[in-house]
Amino acid sequence: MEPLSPYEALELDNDCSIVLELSKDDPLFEKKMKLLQSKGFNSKERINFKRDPDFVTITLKVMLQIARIINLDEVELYFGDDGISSPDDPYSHRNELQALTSILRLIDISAYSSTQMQKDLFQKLHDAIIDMIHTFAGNNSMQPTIIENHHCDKENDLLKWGEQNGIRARLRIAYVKDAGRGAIAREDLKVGDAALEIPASLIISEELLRESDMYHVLKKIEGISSETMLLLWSMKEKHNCNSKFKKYFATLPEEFHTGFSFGLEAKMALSDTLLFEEIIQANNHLHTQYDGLFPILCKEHPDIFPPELYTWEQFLWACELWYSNSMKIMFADGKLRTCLIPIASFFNHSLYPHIVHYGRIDSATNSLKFCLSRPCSAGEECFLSYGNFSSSHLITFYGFVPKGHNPYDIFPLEFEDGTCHMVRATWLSRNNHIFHYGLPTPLLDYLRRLKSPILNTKTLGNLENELEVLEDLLFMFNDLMENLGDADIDDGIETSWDVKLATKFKDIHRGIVSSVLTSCYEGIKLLKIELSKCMEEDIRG
Ligand SMILES: C[S@@+](CC[C@H](N)C(=O)[O-])C[C@H]1O[C@@H](n2cnc3c(N)ncnc32)[C@H](O)[C@@H]1O
Repeated sequence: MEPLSPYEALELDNDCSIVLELSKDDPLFEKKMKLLQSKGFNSKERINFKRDPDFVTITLKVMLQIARIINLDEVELYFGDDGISSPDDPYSHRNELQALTSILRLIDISAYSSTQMQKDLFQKLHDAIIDMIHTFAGNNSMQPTIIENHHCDKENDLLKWGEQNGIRARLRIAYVKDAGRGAIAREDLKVGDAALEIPASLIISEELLRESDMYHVLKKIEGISSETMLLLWSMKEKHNCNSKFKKYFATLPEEFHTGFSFGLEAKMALSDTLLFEEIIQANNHLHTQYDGLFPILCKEHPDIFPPELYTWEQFLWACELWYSNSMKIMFADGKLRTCLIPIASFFNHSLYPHIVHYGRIDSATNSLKFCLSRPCSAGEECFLSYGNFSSSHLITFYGFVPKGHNPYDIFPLEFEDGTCHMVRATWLSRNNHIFHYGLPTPLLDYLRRLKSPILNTKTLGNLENELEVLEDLLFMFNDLMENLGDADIDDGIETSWDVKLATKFKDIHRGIVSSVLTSCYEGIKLLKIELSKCMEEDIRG
């Protein structure tokens, strides 16, 4: 799941200003720097505030433009400005929320150490940002159906146990349509509110492993990771009726439905797709890992590793548990650990999440807080962002496809010279004009240079070159479409969960390819119109 954003720099002076700075440690520093410069900004910008309400709005706009770029991820950066039609347009839901909340944090930190006069101004800025978050979130939300008549006795037991042991939850657990259980807000939750707070002592991490009888055996195995050791620990702990986490284990499903459990029919449906490769490779990796550990461990230490608890099926179950439910948490000692977190593991993922910043133990309270980046009303499901994952990753490791258009569903394109580019659904772009066609500029520029290295591309004199570029893309994507085959017809026969997911995946990919083809056709039409205009002008002399 997603790590915390590493940026932020604050300097406050008497004139009341905030400094937004792109961190030099940002792995995308050069690219972001270039983009900032193209918009007239530097990597470090001081924003001064005056006591004028209009100035607040204007300045926040500028701050947002900078914060958006600072918070871009690799995919957003690649597709850059292609997806936006005006400087006020957001790059993506994730980016916008992260940019807004990062400004909010900066303002709140500044207010903390300011004079009373400055505090008033910062309060105005704070309120203005909250309004912007409300407006943005209101236009971008998706709520599932909550199934109220499905009993949640085990989940309620766990919640009660948690609250008795220091967990603070402003959530209840309920079944939701097509996603198992989910976390529902018990009350209206505002931006900054902690929907859930878990004491570090209730987090399942490698610390527990060290106290167990298997640690002294496992630590002698060369190259074994702490994640694998913990996974083996959980396989046994699940059956321990004296376990501190017994109520947590009781809420876990008997079987997980991730890509690792895909049957033959679903795999066959996926053949020729990248997801097929991903699933096969991931499965092979697990088999190799299992075969390296078992049955040796059971034979040498049957009391510690009872063979009936360490079958391949149980191992696969534990892998699916850890892949689909664990979170990476930064502890107060600065170590990042993969953990299972009771109750927090009921949060489902959304492309329009409420919680984006999490994963760091608050050293003041020694607890993990899940604070909201956008409001969640009582009765609504409260969503997390698991990370910027494609549908194929989410199917393989989590077993679902999120609702909405996933901006991380991309087709990687590798060319003969080793250059890599990517394409995603062109409906995510709002720039369908000539020379753009909804397609990514880095890819178009690369293809233009391949065709004609010396021509300056964006002039009408190059229309023929441009036409060839689109025809090449058309050829490439027609091929991809053929590989995906025709859409499966719903014949009314009950389909298994894995075949349904495989079908959904192929439908998503067909949709993306089809959007690229449509954009190419539309682009070719535009170019032909321009070409005929040019020819007419030539004839007229
Ligand atoms: C951390 S758990 C979340 C709680 C889970 N729904 C449960 O009942 O235990 C992750 C799993 O929840 C499901 N899930 C999460 N987000 C989902 C979504 N947006 N749509 C469908 N299923 C989702 C997937 O099965 C995933 O592997």
